[in-house]
Amino acid sequence: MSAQKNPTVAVSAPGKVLLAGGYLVLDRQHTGLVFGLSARINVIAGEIHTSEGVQLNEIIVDSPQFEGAQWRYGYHRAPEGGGIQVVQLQVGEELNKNPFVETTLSYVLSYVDHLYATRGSSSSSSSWLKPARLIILADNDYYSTPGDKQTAPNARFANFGVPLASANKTGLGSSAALVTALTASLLAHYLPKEMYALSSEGGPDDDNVVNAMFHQLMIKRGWHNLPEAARRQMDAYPPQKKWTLLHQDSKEILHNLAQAAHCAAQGKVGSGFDVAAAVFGSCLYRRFSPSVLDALPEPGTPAFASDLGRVVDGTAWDVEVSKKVDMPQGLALRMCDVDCGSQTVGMVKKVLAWREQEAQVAGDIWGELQAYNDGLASVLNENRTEDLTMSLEMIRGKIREMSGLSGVPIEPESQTKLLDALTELDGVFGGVVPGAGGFDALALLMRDDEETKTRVMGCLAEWSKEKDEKVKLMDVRGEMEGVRMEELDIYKGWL
Ligand SMILES: Nc1ncnc2c1ncn2[C@@H]1O[C@H](COP(=O)(O)OP(=O)(O)O)[C@@H](O)[C@H]1O
Ligand SMILES: C[C@@](O)(CCOP(=O)(O)OP(=O)(O)O)CC(=O)O
Repeated sequence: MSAQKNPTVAVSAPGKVLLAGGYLVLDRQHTGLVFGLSARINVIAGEIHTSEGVQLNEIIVDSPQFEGAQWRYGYHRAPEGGGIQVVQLQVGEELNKNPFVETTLSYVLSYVDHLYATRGSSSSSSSWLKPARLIILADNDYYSTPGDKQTAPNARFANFGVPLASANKTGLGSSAALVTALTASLLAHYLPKEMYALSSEGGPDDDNVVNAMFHQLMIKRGWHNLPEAARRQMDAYPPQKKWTLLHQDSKEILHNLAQAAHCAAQGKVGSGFDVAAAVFGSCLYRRFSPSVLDALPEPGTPAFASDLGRVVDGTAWDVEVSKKVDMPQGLALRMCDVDCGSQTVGMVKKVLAWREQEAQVAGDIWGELQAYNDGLASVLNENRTEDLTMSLEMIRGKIREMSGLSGVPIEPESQTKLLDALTELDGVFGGVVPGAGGFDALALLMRDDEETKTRVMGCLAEWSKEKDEKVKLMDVRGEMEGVRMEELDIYKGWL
């Protein structure tokens, strides 16, 4: 296995919008209605080819749409099972850090090292880690950098012409999509199909290999303890069905590993709905208990690799992802970017502090809002467009009550007026302030046709002129699919 060439793979993961369940989703008692978005972050992972005799022990990460966006890392195996530590190498005069990239590399490489050590052959376990080059390409809607700086702004991937730190984020969840796509691309690059089933199709040609992999999965899930008849039935599944179950397990591993890396890079444990959307796409999401990640030591410290392996492969993950989420035919979820300069710092902290103080009142609102959010999920699932406007209005009413009582501008007055004006338009069913709310974004549910789009754009243009703030309809729309492998030819000119 050691002489094997690691394949060049490309993976993309979608951005997110939390249509309903902001704040509630932080609590396992409640759920969030999350949509994946058509804006994706792509990562292409390939080997580095050096001239004969030249040895380069580096992982190079490029984000070529931005200026100076290259990060180079050396790596080594830390003593006492501390996993693979990566150390950034200085390229120019300054050390330009990217904590999401660096943390993800150390987490994923340590996880892969643990897998080879426990399941690989003795030759593969020490020699699997080879130099690699990773290229990040983000769909344009993640950033609202002025068009005059961009070269080829109409290309699928624009060249933004500025450093990443000066690009204005539009709040679509770039770090979660990046961590997920990076994690998946590294797993697919370094692990053979016999150890990791990221692709939903195919699987190894040899049925015996699939059977052996499935046997491992049965042990992991405790299915081997099922009554004899049930076990036999599973053993007799056709290879394609076994592969589908292996693929689902691989997605769960990806989710767990990406959540762990994203939390570590962020330095906090949020609800994780953004990583869940990046992996699974649109879903009803119930968060994992934060205690799942409690026992993890720092990368590089003793036993990090085996502890990470135990956490990622373990059964303590109580996250629930239900795919019973749909969009009625002919409708689209669209996003508006509001460029207003108002910042709402610390909104989550303030809302939670108020909730603690006013437990009774807040508890009632949380309960009512959950019921309205569930109502919205049913309206969408059951194609009841006639109830959609009312369902969105009820949610907004409760959110305004929350805003008023907590003193936090979750749906500020300016957004109320804009949402009301948009809801009046023919073809617009309504909208919400997504996620934590505030001044900077709106999500709309509208008919997916040119006439409606023109009316919405007209209304936003008028609003922008009147209020002297820029509001625009983004190209991005809600999409069901989560992480997926991509063909390399869509990245022509960038590789
Ligand atoms: N195209 C990209 N290339 C490299 N890193 C990126 C890219 N987009 C986002 N990131 C990483 O994600 C960080 C932004 O994450 P964060 O502030 O959590 O915003 P978001 O809400 O979009 O996730 C950046 O500082 C960078 O580390
Ligand atoms: C308050 C929240 O429930 C939702 C926040 O959603 P946003 O989409 O507003 O936030 P970012 O993660 O900053 O992009 C916090 C959480 O669930 O972690």
